[in-house]
Amino acid sequence: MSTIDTDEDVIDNDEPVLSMENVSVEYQDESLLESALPDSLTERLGMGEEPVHAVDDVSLEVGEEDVVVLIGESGSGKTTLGRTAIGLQEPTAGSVKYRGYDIQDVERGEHAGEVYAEDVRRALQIVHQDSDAAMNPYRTIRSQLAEPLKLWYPEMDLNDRQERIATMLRTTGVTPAEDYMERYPHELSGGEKQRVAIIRAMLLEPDLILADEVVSALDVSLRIEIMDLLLDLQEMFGTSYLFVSHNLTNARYIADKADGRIAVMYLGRIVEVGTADEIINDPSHPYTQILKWASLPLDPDDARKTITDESPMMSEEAPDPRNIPSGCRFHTTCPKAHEVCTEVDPDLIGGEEREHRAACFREDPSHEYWDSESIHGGDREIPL
Ligand SMILES: Nc1ncnc2c1ncn2[C@@H]1O[C@H](COP(=O)(O)OP(=O)(O)OP(=O)(O)O)[C@@H](O)[C@H]1O
Repeated sequence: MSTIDTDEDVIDNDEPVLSMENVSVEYQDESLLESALPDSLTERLGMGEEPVHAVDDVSLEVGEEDVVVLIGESGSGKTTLGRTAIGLQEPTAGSVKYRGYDIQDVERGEHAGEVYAEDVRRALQIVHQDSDAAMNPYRTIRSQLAEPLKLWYPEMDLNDRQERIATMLRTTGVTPAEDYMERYPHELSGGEKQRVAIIRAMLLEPDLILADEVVSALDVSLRIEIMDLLLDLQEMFGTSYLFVSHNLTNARYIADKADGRIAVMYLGRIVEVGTADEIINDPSHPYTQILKWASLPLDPDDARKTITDESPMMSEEAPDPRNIPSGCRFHTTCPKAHEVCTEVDPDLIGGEEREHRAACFREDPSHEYWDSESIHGGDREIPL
């Protein structure tokens, strides 16, 4: 299909679509700050003013037509990192650049004449898990899809707009398009609504879409359909995706098909990054290994994990993002933690930006880790 003539390629350079450097995001509990409770009482209740360290010193690049999947358990910081990547959340430290321009600087108008906040906002779109929340129940699909086009391309006439919407609906399998355009959200199934949400973001031909748990609420068969749709659209429009998921099977599917990467998050930090094959078939970090252990068998005929397998985690307690453990933040749970892990915080080890890397001393055969005592009286195996 033809694409919108945006003549918006104001930024034509070789810089990555997104580059995040040493990004941290902390949330201060506003309710606590505004609370009328005296300090002595909040302290006694254990309600200190320690902020939530949602994202901590993360660096990551997303290139042209790239797919990066952020995976990790609930609260690991995936959504916060994603929102920070597209400028919806200001980082507490570090920088997020869109094609070499710091997004927050652009927001403040510091690159006026070269790039404007509107360019960046159009270029970096989001699709949420909850398509209902993103839709107005009282307006037809036609009207909801026309809205962003009117906003971003005011010069586009009514016919062009209608044609654009109908073509996009047809292309994405929402047919008969004319029929769907007159429907209201409640007349659509969950999968159809998610398609419409994706179309709405894609109509603006963004450079990158943050797809935040977009398939999590759908049945398994629909999940594949929607991920395939994203991949088809990527081919047509050259879009990059930052795909957030807590599900290793989905992460593997989309990263594998798109030749992308998976970044595993734990307590605000990327602890391992690599291709789908590296992360699923050869995970290096004990946390990734445990994630794999805890996932359903990827192949139903390959049920290697049995209910008799003992949990390899040394603690079942949920980690506290207000109180990050010293050293390696995973050491309290890690079955392979040594003394040094309680003291020193490991960086990603293993190579350059796009290579398989893990934040674990075990990646370095000459690290003092190997001479340091296990904190559990010996390393425990993780059954995979
Ligand atoms: N607006 C906020 N104010 C305070 N704390 C927040 C806020 N948003 C997120 N958090 C906290 O930051 C941490 C990271 O949350 P985030 O939603 O980014 O994680 P996630 O991995 O996306 O989890 P989930 O899959 O449950 O959405 C969590 O401890 C969460 O409670």
